[in-house]
Amino acid sequence: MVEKRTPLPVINAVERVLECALSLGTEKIELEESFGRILAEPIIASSDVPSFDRSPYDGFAIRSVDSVGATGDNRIAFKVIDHIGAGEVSTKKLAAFTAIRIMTGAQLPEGADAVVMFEQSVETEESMTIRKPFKALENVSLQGEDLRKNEVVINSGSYINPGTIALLATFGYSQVLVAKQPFVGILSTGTELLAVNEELEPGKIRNSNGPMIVAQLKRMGIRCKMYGISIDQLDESYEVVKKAATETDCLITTGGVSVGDFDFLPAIYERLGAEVLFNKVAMRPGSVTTVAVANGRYLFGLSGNPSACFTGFELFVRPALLKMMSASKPYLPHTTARLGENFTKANPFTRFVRALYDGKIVSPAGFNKSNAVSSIARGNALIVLPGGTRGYQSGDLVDVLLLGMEEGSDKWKL
Ligand SMILES: Nc1nc2c(c(=O)[nH]1)N[C@H]1C(S)=C(S)[C@@H](COP(=O)(O)OP(=O)(O)OC[C@H]3O[C@@H](n4cnc5c(N)ncnc54)[C@H](O)[C@@H]3O)O[C@H]1N2
Ligand code: MOO
Ligand SMILES: [Mg+2]
Repeated sequence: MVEKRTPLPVINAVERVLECALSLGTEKIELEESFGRILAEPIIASSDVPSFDRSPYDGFAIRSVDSVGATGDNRIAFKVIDHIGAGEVSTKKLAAFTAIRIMTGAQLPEGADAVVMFEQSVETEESMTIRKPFKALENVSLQGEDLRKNEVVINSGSYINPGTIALLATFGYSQVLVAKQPFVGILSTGTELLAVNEELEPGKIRNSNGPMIVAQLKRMGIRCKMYGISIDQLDESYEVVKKAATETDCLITTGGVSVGDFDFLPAIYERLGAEVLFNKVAMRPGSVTTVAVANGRYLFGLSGNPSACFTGFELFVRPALLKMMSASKPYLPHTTARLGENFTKANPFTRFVRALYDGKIVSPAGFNKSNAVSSIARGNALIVLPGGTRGYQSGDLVDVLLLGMEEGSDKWKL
């Protein structure tokens, strides 16, 4: 008799997986290597930014009091007593009706509290004149206006984006404490599978899931080892899975998780003594997605069907790996959008439809069965359609999960 499996709602399944995330600890790396990693310490401002009052324009530093009463008919003249560029500090102090020629980024000279842009002045040989009064601090970039010393600027657990790199550099972090990354193994199971460079034979297909997952990991910046293809044979598959599971922090297998005569992953988990978190999720595709834990390590049994495999990775593997790195935003980023066409096929399970999102409208990306490869390539998002008895109409507001974005969300929010 075929085994009866109880489907778990997607949200519960995701949470169940994340609860089991083992932390991998931290490591110090060079700043240049840190893009895309997860910060394992807060960034604290070690100085004000900017750390001195400076000129935001090319022009003249003046004392604002000297500009009182300036008009087009009553231009006020300033004697130019020095000339500084960014990086230079004037040794002169401004006296009444003197100015210092100053370039963008240069520290404001002593006594100065306003900057006249070149465009606001008329120059003569030794002086310049202005036709309007300047307020105190007009055209001045103030010390600490961006960030204050000792402020927590970015929290631990944040994704290091190019802006984070700029901040780290600003505060002199030549090395950064980041979360260690999981080392992931990938094993494609299936007697029907051929390597990419092999010729098609009757009944066989090329292994597309393996390379796809390598790429899904790559876009998270995570390294992996390919364990190749394993035929559907219990003892043989068991040995490969066992070896791979001990060599990696997390093993992803594809195929062999359903109830077929040659679906051996359930038996392999049993032999390994792994705890199966679930083996059925109330979702389509990917309902047979199975997640187990052995010796604190994840065993992701993704479905062999390409769209189910892809979706299983994005919904379960991705957040789990991010959680292992204590990322504060492990979930896929999401939004809502109007459905671009009718989706009339009702399903009791939550549907994740590979889709194209253009910022406003989201439409299914073509052939959308669990075994589809084409719509994975054509899509950049997943439409989330809650299960039920009705279909969806063009114009309906739907939830959308965004794919391929660098930064995630702190909420599952569906
Ligand atoms: N009696 C039932 N049959 C099936 C059920 C069910 O509930 N009862 N579930 C169906 C669903 S839903 C799915 S999804 C599949 C899942 O099957 P498996 O995860 O066991 O995967 P396989 O049987 O090994 O393969 C399924 C399909 O995917 C192709 N495949 C496998 N690996 C790859 C790969 N690396 N690259 C490309 N394509 C791959 C494989 O050839 C099969 O066509 O089970 C349903 N059956
Ligand atoms: O698990 Mo299957 O992908 O629902 O089609
Ligand atoms: Mg199967």
